[in-house]
Amino acid sequence: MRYLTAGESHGPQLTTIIEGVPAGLPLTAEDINTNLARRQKGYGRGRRMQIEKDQVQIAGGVRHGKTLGSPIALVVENKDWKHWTNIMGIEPIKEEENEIKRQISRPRPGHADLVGGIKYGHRDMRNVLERSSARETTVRVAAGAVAKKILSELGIQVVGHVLEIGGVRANEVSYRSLKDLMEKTEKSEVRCADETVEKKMMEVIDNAKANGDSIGGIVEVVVEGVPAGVGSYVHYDRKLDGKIAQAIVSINAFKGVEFGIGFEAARRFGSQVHDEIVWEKGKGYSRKTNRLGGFEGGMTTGMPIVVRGVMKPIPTLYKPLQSVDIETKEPFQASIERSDSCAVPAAAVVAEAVVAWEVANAIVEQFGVDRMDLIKENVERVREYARDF
Ligand SMILES: Cc1cc2nc3c(=O)[nH]c(=O)nc-3n(C[C@H](O)[C@H](O)[C@H](O)COP(=O)(O)O)c2cc1C
Ligand SMILES: C=C(O[C@@H]1CC(C(=O)O)=C[C@@H](OP(=O)(O)O)[C@H]1O)C(=O)O
Repeated sequence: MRYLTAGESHGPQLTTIIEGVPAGLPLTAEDINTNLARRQKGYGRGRRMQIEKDQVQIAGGVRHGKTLGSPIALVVENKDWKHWTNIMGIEPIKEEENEIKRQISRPRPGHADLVGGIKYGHRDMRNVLERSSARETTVRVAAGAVAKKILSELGIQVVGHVLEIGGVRANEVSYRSLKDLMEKTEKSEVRCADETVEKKMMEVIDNAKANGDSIGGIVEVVVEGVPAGVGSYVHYDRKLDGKIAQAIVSINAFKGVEFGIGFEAARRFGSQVHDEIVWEKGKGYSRKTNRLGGFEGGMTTGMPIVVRGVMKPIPTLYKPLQSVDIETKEPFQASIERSDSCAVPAAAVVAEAVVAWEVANAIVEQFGVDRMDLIKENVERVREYARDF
């Protein structure tokens, strides 16, 4: 499967076309909208989220609630567009009107403005920020919602949640099951399962905001029910952990990724890292621990996939950092209209979506048929085989 996205942050709409989704998958706008709404929530967001109410229009590939096997086209309208029709017009403009189009010549440190401007020759850096904006993650979540539907048909669940904000860390065993994790994070304003740290996380965000600053954190995605052997060790670009790592770091503002105990593995002996193998009649193989986060040799082990990503603080700050006006070459102190102070809770939903996409894609590729019912049969057969291997 593959998908492309198009659309600017303050343009008329965001679009994705998803190709290769098997036929016969139950899919409704509601399945996608619930995920879009989850992405919009979360403490620390700016005023833009009060303007938008993301709703998908399915514009192709689905009939009577089931996928057809043809490309799926999804569209999400930008409600803010009506305030930007002048600045974001599609038609060419007359030279004398140029001034009212509010050129951006002051790049923000940490955002894509300056480098994107140099790369594409955009002296009006609005041409960069419109597309580098994380508004685009809306349709990545829409594509991820389709992936999640495929996974749920196969008994595979995916949940993204917040582990840390600004140094305040959740207790990692604060949930009993994936269902419990999902319910707890849905109730939490910061999408964190540990109620004891929720208020502290909100305080950290409040403080950052009060100081005109921003704050980042760590999100975790857990996937349960994936059969052993998804992905492959035979070639670098078929390793599923590698694909997931790329997907996580592709999220705006994400700077690092780890699986299981991750970077902590550098400080432990092998006997305290590798997960011992056990076998039980009827259940098959499992591991006593899951420190490697569900991967060996680029393949799933059958244990839960546990992957984390670190999000840097939002670059647009009310407290200005030094930068240079590209027209005058003079230093300036930036002033801004609006921004998120913290988007880690929203990013947990984006991370969930991109991980779901990679896992679903690997499964569809591996159990490669065009029909959902046959994929289900194939996955079941492989699960059975693995149990008694
Ligand atoms: C959900 C979400 C919301 C974001 N909101 C903002 C924002 O309001 N202001 C901002 O400057 N950056 C925001 N960012 C981060 C920027 O999009 C990101 O830093 C920028 O695209 C540059 O990419 P890089 O940080 O990966 O280098 C957000 C990121 C995510 C995932
Ligand atoms: C619009 C979204 O996030 C935006 C991501 C973003 C950025 O620079 O990444 C900047 C802000 O845009 P604006 O300047 O219009 O407020 C965020 O609101 C969204 O998540 O849907």
